[in-house]
This record gives sequence, structure tokens and C-alpha cells, in this order.
Amino acid sequence: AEEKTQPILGITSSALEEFGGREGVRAWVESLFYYIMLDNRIAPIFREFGNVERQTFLNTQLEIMVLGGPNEYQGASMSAAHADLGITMAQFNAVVEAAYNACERNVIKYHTCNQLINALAPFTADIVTR
Ligand code: HEM
Repeated sequence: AEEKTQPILGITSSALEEFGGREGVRAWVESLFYYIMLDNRIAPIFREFGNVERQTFLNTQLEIMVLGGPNEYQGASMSAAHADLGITMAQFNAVVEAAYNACERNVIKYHTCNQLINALAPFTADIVTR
């Protein structure tokens, strides 16, 4: 995998470290799916169309990348992965809520958590299609 040589706008160089590195991101993603599956606004979509194991693996790679770590992402583009799901803004926001809950659960600082939310925000238009 190639190492990132360029800083990412808005992401401090210590962001990945503050998340607890690879293991920290992985633990956060596992919590994310725990909270997603507890939320009846979105759990049915993941139950019908998702695969928690595959998505945990791929989201860990994606989040490490947007936090300034190496780019090892092996999954589909955000538009390809979500195009057929008809996701609404309300459903998207429910996933964001689960993301914040996962940060609290893993004792990740609010500032650090916001950097991740911020880094994923540009994907909104690719994911919300309804
Ligand atoms: C910034 C927000 C989001 C990110 C970063 C994200 C990330 C991902 C990733 C990495 C994958 C795996 C792609 C692959 O299998 O190659 C995926 C798939 C999926 N996502 Fe998301 N996602 C987001 C928002 C959402 C929302 C809001 C929903 C539904 C409410 C959702 C539902 C799904 C489902 C059901 C799949 C599996 C699709 C399939 O395997 O055909 N995602 N997402």
C-alpha cells in the first residue's frame, strides 16, 4: 500500500493516532455497526442489503485513509455502493448519529470525532439519492 505524502485539508497529522491507530478505527467501526443495528430507522436497510463483516472491513480501510493513513481501500466507490439503495437525508443523518455514539463509546475526543465526520461529509451527495 502506498503511504500518504500529502496532508489532507482539515485533518491534523495526529488524527489517526488520536483515533487509536488502526485498532482504534476498527473498534470504532465495530461500535458504529452496533449502533446502526440498534436504530430501526436504518437497521432494516443494512439487514436486507448489507454485510456487516464486509462493511466493517471496508469502512475500516476507508476511514484510515480519510484520517490521513495509507490508502488501502479495496471497496466500491461511494456512488456505486449506495446508488440503488434510495437513501434519504434523514437516514444519512441517522448513520451520523450512530457515528457520534461510536465515538462516545470509544472515548474519542469530540474534536477528533468531528474531523472524521468532516472528512466523510463530501460523500453525502454520492450516498443520498432520494
Ligand atoms: C458517509 C457515510 C457512509 C460511508 C462512509 C459508507 C461507507 C460504505 C462502504 C465502505 C461500503 C462498502 C462498499 C463495498 O461493498 O464495496 C458501504 C456499503 C453499504 N452502505 Fe454505506 N456508507 C455511508 C452511508 C450509508 C448510509 C446512510 C446507509 C443507509 C442508511 C448505508 C448503507 C450501506 C449498505 C446497505 C451497503 C451495502 C451495499 C451492498 O453491498 O450492495 N451507507 N458503505
